[in-house]
Amino acid sequence: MTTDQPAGYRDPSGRHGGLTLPARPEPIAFEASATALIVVDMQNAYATKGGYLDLAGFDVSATGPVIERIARAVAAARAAGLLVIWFQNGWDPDYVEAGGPGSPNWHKSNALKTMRRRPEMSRRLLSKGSWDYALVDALKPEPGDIVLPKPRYSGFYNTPLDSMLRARGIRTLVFTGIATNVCVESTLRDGFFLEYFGIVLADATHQAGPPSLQDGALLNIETFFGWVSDVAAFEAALAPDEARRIPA
Ligand SMILES: NC(=O)N/C=C\C(=O)O
Repeated sequence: MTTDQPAGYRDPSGRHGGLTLPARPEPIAFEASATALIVVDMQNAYATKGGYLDLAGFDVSATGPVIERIARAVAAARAAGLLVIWFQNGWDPDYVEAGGPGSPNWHKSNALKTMRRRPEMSRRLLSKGSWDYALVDALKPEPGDIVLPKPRYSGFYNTPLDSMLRARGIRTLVFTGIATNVCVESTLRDGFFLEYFGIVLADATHQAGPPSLQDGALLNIETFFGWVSDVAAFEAALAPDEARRIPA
């Protein structure tokens, strides 16, 4: 369900835009030209059997439908002229960018821990240029999209994301990708502190860990940091006027 508003419309809560996306905890207005679709870390590491998460013991068996729904969200975004930004998480093959024992990342990253446990995996997990680091075959950036490497969970940390968004007048970030409870939530939270409106398309995301982490992350986001919607609602909100018109 979609509602058109006059151009430049600001709803009473100050949210921006002439399009309305049904969402929890309430519908959110957005402007296509001021919105970016963010695809978080859809790399073999996170979405393919044999990748880092799988090797570290996380269940990636349900990522196939998530990939398909991300492809739909990307197609809808491109058709409506939204900026599409792809993140790739990882480091140089010597893991200098990962930080050494002086970094909490060295202690908490399950990829680094897996490689310390299994030295034969070294230089293979999340290292730039590796199969693990590559985006899954089914999702391909196109000219006009932005592809950004990131060295930590948040896409705002040590990347040019904020300046790229500000330069383009982007105010609303629509999130898809893996993992909901780690890099998606971290990036959405940092965006919140920088005054971006964050929306998660829940069925185009997947958690790292048990399903309770997906539920917890989404509930946390809708309660404190942003809005939660889905791909069908996003497609409908962006559909051209004729497609939205109900036949008489
Ligand atoms: N992309 C992510 O959410 N990553 C989660 C865990 C990790 O990178 O170790």
